[in-house]
Amino acid sequence: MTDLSARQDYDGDGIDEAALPPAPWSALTGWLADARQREADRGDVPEPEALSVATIDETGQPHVRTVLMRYLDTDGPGFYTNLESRKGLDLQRNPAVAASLTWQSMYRAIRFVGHAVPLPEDVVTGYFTSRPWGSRISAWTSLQSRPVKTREELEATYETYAARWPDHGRTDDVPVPPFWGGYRIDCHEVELWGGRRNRLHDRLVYVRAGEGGLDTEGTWTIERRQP
Ligand SMILES: Cc1cc2nc3c(=O)[nH]c(=O)nc-3n(C[C@H](O)[C@H](O)[C@H](O)COP(=O)(O)O)c2cc1C
Repeated sequence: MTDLSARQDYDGDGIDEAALPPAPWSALTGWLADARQREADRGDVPEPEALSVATIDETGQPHVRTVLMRYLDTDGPGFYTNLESRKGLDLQRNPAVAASLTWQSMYRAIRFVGHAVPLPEDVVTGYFTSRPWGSRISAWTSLQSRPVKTREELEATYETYAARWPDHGRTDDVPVPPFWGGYRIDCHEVELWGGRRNRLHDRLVYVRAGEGGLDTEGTWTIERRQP
């Protein structure tokens, strides 16, 4: 059996419960800013926006994969993807979704639980047109999650789209694929996890108690959960 016994104690600062804001927004954006700053200073938080996203398929089988959190507003964190991918089809049938950001070197993680809501077309277009030309061509190329016989086949398809919509350095060089879009997570829960010594970690969970955004006071209760 592979030896997996190496241990590291998590010597984080934990979470100062008394300093937590009444709604998760400023804690969430503060932690994200900390992660970005740490990556800039020390280079040990690569892709701080890497978001693990779990969905459930029609048989009840969960699927998890990493995407980039490329949307963050008071109505939830979000990401962009192929709407006909595994995750896209799962979310069309069942919007239940869970996601997490993990910043291992900082002994911090944030978990989101909620349901997925499609991002509006203008938001999707705004993001798509900000992407590099090659990524926009790849969005057309990839029938994400479906089988392809060879790498060569994929590259040939890429070349076909590249020839159809050459790079003129403009944001509208490549149209937005009709099968491409984004989702935000309308959160029921937002958990802040802080790793501490002896595995006696801190978990403070914002639980939705009413209507409102991630920044709305009175919408959230805060619950400490056992580690
Ligand atoms: C760091 C990282 C970032 C990624 N970002 C995205 C993304 O923003 N959108 C996306 O659709 N896939 C992204 N992927 C690929 C997904 O992990 C996954 O392979 C793909 O979306 C297909 O997932 P599905 O078949 O479960 O739908 C990323 C992968 C990694 C490792």
